[in-house]
Amino acid sequence: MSKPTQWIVGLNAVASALEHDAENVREVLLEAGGKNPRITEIEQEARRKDIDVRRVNQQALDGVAGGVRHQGAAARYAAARTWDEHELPALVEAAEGRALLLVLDGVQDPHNLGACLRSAAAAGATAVIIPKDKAVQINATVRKTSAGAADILPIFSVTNLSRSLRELQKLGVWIYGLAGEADASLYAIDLKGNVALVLGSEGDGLRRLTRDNCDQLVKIPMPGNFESLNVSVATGVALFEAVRQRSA
Ligand SMILES: C[S@@+](CC[C@H](N)C(=O)[O-])C[C@H]1O[C@@H](n2cnc3c(N)ncnc32)[C@H](O)[C@@H]1O
Repeated sequence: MSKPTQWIVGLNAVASALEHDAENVREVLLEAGGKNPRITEIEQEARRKDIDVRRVNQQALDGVAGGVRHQGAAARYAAARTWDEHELPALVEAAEGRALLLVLDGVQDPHNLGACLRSAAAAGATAVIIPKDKAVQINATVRKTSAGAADILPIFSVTNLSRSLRELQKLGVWIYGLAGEADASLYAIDLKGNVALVLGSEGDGLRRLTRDNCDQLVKIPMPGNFESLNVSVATGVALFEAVRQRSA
């Protein structure tokens, strides 16, 4: 049976799908007369990989993009693999004591989630965990904002986040909750081993149960004494502190 397909849109998302997962790209639509040189590059790459590519008018692209800004490029993509919670332990074990997990406790804004996924992919994160309820899921806007990261990262949408955190602890993962009011600084902790970085939602931050299941709460010091960072910015800072420590 052939896999279900969906449209992914945007220059980065289409280029990334062609680069990382061309065998799941079924066809590419590009804007006729589009002047952006990246459109020509995408066209050449698709042809090189023997993928059906067509030049179409803007209305045709608007039609498949469903309101998401497409920048003159769309690809029909066989939906990325979905991950089952039971596969998480094997991924942690395969990381041999250096798993780096990003846990997002109820992010609402698809642009924020996409930006977090982009940072997670760039940081070489092992996996991303999000709750199934009361949180944005992977949709077209998330895919586009993630610049293709949503299609290459293992993403687990779990029914009970607190239970997942406890299971990670049993696997030897140290759970750090990011909270602006914490006493400990992110820069004072050891992020070299199996680590999960847990970030809260835009409005409410970390839920109480999630906090309770963290081994430690840490803050990103803000000399500007401002209320908080955007969740995707905090995600980037935290992930790349782990990357820095691991490459030192
Ligand atoms: C926009 S903030 C949420 C602010 C929310 N009003 C609160 O009380 O937490 C979203 C998430 O980003 C992370 N975050 C933002 N600024 C941070 C900081 N200075 N230190 C640690 N985490 C931070 C936290 O995980 C937070 O839950």
